[in-house]
Amino acid sequence: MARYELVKRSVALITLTNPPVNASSSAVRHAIAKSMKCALSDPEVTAVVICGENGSFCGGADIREFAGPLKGPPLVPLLDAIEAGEKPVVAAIEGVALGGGFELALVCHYRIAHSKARLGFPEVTLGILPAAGGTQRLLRLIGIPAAAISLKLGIVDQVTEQNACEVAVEFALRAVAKPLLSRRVSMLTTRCPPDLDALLDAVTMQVKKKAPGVMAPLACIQAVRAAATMPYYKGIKREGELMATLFNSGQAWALQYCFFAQRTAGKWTLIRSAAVIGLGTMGRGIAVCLARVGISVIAVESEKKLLETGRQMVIGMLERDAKRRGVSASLNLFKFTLSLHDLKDVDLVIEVVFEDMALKKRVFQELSKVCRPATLLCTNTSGLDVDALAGVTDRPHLVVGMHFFSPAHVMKLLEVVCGPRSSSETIATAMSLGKRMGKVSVAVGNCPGFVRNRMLKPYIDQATFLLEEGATPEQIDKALEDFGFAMGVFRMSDLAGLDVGWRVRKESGLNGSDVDPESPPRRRQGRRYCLIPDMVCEQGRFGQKTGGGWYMYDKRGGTNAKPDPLIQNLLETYRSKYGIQPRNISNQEIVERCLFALANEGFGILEDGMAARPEDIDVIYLFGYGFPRHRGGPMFYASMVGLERVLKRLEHYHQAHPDVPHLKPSPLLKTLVACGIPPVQKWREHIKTMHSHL
Ligand SMILES: CCCCCCCC/C=C\C=C\CC(=O)SCCNC(=O)CCNC(=O)[C@H](O)C(C)(C)COP(=O)(O)OP(=O)(O)OC[C@H]1O[C@@H](n2cnc3c(N)ncnc32)[C@H](O)[C@@H]1OP(=O)(O)O
Repeated sequence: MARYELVKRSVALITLTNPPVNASSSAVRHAIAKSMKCALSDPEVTAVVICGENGSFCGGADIREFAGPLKGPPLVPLLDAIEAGEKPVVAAIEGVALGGGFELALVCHYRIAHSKARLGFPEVTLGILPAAGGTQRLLRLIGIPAAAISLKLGIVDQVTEQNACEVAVEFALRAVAKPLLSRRVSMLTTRCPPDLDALLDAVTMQVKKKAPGVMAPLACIQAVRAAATMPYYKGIKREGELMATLFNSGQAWALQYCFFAQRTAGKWTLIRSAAVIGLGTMGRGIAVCLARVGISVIAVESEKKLLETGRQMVIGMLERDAKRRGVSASLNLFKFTLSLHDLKDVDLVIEVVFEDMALKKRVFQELSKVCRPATLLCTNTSGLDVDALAGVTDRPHLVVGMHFFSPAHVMKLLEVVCGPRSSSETIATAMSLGKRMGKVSVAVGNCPGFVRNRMLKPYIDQATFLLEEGATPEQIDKALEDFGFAMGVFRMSDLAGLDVGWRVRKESGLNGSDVDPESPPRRRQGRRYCLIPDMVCEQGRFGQKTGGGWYMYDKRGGTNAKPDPLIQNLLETYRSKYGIQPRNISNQEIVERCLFALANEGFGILEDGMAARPEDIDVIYLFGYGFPRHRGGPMFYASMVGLERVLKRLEHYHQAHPDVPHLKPSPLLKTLVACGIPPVQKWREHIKTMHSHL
């Protein structure tokens, strides 16, 4: 876990060895303590260098150990002892020095960093804070406020392009004769601005606005205040108290769960050339994603004018993207064409034509004829049957869905839709291409709406039913935003555009000329149906893009949502037409009905085998719908609320609304409650027996 050796006769070199990122597990801490004892007691040793194996100094505490009882030497006394030692200790930082790894570097008397090293405290993203003196030492080293690069701030003593460990050993030999007192960061006084209180109050306000309800950033501000106003020994005690509160909080569990869920979902592991058919908004975004990672792209359109518009838009996007990233635009990777025959040699095709099954089938039939037999054929459909498309090709095993979300070059989520005939290699290739493009790729089954959109339906339905019953869009949005969503359901729908759902509802016979004239009011296809979204669309209100939707906006494309008296009137007229007596609806009911209906559909999806594990669903919602990360995703949230309570509340709401099948508790939810409510990571064991499509 740490190698100890003597180099240059008098320098003790301690190398942390805990792949993949040399996290400070209990065994690593134990090995550091033992090695330091050796180095400090050996008269031959005049200085110590600490480095990490395989180009990584230390990725911080070993997060995998947080779930169990804390073992091994505690970090604070270990780090204090290194700083207090009488021999100079130099940190040789390559790769990352994060969290506890950065804290280890801060107790060293000198820090040598490679120019590409990354130093920082990402603990806040795990729901905790640096609690081994990190907040107290960093502030003493750089003062408040501080915002500049490490060398200017004085965090590191030398930046090098060479091997940081070799440079550090030479540095250590020169440091032997120098006094150590001023090198002990905990002994320094924090430099503070005169208006410290006002500054911290302003930062607190900003944090509360940006991350409402999230505890860790606020605790960090309190730790900063302690570093500024207290001596080190008191400051570190305060840091520890703050950590104790955070460490055992549901938010920390949720955020740590998200860290691993994100990596678990991405565990899928060659595409040099690709084609994108259709250069609308989605097609252009997908083409940019491919080119960004060095894949040559043939972009196809059906008409000269559309091709030229697409070409100009793609070039503009590429140039802006390259400028932002400080690289040159990869225009040479593109070829624009009107002919599918140009695709004969590509490795993979992504079809992004209009959402029309007949049109897509024609494209897939044509691709089958022109592309070489090994070319993967992918569709970006957001809901059509991937297997029906596979069925018209000569290679159904090479057909897979790659469902990007708009705007495709920005949104992180990619649903890889596995048809029943998609081969494992095809799925793995699509997953790995997603990862290469920087997407969080999740394999999902081939069912209407796949996972994200299938779950969104009951969530949105509940919101519109609540409108019928007496709530307003702003009240529902406020309740969901207080829960942690950046945008409530109606603001989000206005942003996405209301016309898409309207078209889907028409195509499914839920409104328009296909509706059975015998349907009772507010019922379609045997279940409750809210007509309000269709009425909003009938007025040409499609959301932000038309300057009005559930809210009004100052202009087309405006983002400043204001409550609209027109919507208020529409709701009142609707309720009186259908004899609905509006009632006061609590925020609790809003959150429960929307969120429990969402999670309930998630249980259904697991049961149907359309998602392999609850983590996948949570990751889809974290990256595809802005689910508040500190809540862990809809499935984890349900587990935190308690499955028994979720079940009871769903039963209660279903009893009150028997014509809403989405509120009927899913059999899997009942099974999990009946078998003792296992933790979310174990649900999969109870799903195994069911039929998986993945
Ligand atoms: C009652 C009061 C109790 C108080 C108790 C206090 C006890 C705790 C004491 C001290 C606490 C200190 C705080 C910390 O140090 S918390 C950890 C802070 N560090 C981080 O947050 C870093 C997290 N990791 C990353 O950001 C990235 O992984 C990075 C290191 C930048 C590498 O990124 P990348 O190259 O993209 O690779 P991956 O993210 O895919 O990671 C590769 C694999 O490494 C695993 N990993 C990464 N970091 C850790 C870690 N800190 N611990 C354990 N494992 C880690 C990651 O899971 C990947 O594994 P795999 O591929 O097998 O899934």
